[in-house]
Amino acid sequence: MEQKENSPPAKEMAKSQIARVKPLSKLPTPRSKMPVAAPREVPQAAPSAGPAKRKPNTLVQPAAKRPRTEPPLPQPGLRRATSTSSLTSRKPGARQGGDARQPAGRGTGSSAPTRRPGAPPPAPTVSKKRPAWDVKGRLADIEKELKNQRSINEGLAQQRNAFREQVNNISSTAAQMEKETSQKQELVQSLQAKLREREQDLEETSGQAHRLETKVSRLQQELAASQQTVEALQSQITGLKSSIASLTAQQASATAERDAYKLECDSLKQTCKENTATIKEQKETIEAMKEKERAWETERRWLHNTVQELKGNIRVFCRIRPLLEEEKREQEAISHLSVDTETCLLVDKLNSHALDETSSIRKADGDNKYEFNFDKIYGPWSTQESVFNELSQLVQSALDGYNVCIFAYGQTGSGKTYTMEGPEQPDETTQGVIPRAVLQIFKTTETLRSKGWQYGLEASFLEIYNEMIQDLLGDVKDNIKHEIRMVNKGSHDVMVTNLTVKAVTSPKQVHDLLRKASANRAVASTNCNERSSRSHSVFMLKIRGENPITGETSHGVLNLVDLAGSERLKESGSTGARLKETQAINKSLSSLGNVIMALANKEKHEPYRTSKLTHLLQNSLGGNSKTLMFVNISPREEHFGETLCSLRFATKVNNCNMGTAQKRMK
Ligand SMILES: Nc1ncnc2c1ncn2[C@@H]1O[C@H](COP(=O)(O)OP(=O)(O)OP(=O)(O)O)[C@@H](O)[C@H]1O
Repeated sequence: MEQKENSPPAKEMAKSQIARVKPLSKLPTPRSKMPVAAPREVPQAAPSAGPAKRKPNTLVQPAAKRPRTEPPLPQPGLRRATSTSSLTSRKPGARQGGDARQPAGRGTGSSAPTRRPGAPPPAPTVSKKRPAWDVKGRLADIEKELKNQRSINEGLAQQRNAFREQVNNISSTAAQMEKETSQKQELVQSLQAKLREREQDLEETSGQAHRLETKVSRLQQELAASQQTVEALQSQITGLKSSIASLTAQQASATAERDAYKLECDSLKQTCKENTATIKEQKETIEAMKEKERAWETERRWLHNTVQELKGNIRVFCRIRPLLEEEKREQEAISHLSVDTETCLLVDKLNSHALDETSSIRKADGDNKYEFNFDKIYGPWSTQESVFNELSQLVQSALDGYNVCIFAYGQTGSGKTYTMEGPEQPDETTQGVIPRAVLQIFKTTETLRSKGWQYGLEASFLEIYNEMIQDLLGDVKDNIKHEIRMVNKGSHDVMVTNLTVKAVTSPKQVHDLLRKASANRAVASTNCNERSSRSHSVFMLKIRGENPITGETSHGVLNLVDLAGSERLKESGSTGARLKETQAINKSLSSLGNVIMALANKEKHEPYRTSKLTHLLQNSLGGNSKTLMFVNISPREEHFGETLCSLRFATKVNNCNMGTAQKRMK
């Protein structure tokens, strides 16, 4: 940088040197262009003597224009004289007399003034024209002239030498200056190179500076963003600090709470320890009680069965349905039937139109009233629940391992289906025996589970129509033939071939099966009510119980039967399908009566196989079973005859002693 700053003066100096040297370079070389002595003064006769006007010391004169150093030519007059004077000798330094043109004080020869080296020679004195004859004088003039010339020559030689020396000095100065100039130029070039380098450096630096500026700008943006982040983080930190403070407070409170809990926990542990001991004792007590309970359960079963036996293995409940709304228009009240006690029904003859006078029914209050006694009489006001409560003990018997058969007998429209299943759209209040029995069975199996009993239930539902079995849980369109077979030879257990048997684990499943059976019945007949009146439907529930603790097992069957209408059908008036139906119903119902009579009379052979119904119920009507018959009574006076018939049939059944039921236990 220092050099750079100093360079302009160096440049200037070099320039000035070059300027000074240049004119010298135009000078003629010392040898060929040697400065000549100032031209001598020529006589006036020589008008072309230009050099006489020139300054004697002018050195800087272009060589081409400089006069040659040869002596000036003599004037034409002189030339001739010279040529002649050359023949005459003249004494050197002899004074030319009579030369008027010679300056005053200026003498010839030694009288000539001394000149400093390089000074112009003294102007020649012009001698006075001599006459031609004065050869001697002319020679003296010539010699004088020659001497002058020689003196001039010497001065010129000195001048030339001085010039040469000066030229040499100048040349050496010029060479020196050229050398310096060259050095300076080199220096300049080097400085220029350096300058270019610096410029490049500057460019690079400015590029870097630009990049740095961009970077700085970006960094500033990042810094701004970072500052924002920092601010946000600081606000978060502030929030967190307050959270930490709150948490610390919570922790302190939690620690205090934990200490309190710890104390409580220790106390609880102690209590727990004591309780564990108590629980152990209680467990032992419970086990002992369970053991007792199991023994009581066995005892309960025995007692329950004893009670049932005392009540009779075949029981008859009579139920009188209420008058329907539409029936009330024709019959205001039920006046011909009256429930005397809960087991006694009185039928008033006066209001009857078809009283059989030959009936063996005992008349009450004289001749007009008949008295019927059954295990239970349910009047029109009785609810489904009250009816079921009485027979639920039989359902319990089925769980205890007995075969139970509950069937509804009565004329068409007397309320059999209502009693067994409920109305068409049943609810919890109106549902009939079958759904209630199922519910009880599931509830009881659940209770008995704690006593070690495990139960498996299998349901099937069939219909006997025209002495043909129809599977109500299968596909009625399949038209599969079903037969009743003995399970084992010699046993009373029967089974139906190709019958759908569904394992059920919940009341809902059973309800679904009942719905399916109802739908299948609808498909099987165009007139469902008529079909139900003329067919027997049998719901069978096989109940298998096992108690691994006591090793007891039980196999019970609950048969719930809705019989076909029992009205006396006149075969004589019937033809075709109707006749066939009538014959089938009569056959099965009379067969049922006959079997019951045979059992009551303890006959050796019971005519089970005379109908599909008795054959199917074989194992539920014998001594190994408990049977309950509902005799359903219509409240209509016009049905008095059929009512009396039903009551007579029920009385026969009720009077049967079917022996002692045997529990099927292993
Ligand atoms: N205890 C009762 N309370 C109210 N309504 C009843 C009662 N018993 C029967 N009914 C009604 O009486 C009508 C006939 O009853 P249900 O169909 O049960 O007679 P059924 O004997 O089964 O006839 P079918 O032999 O034709 O099947 C039905 O509308 C039924 O709802």
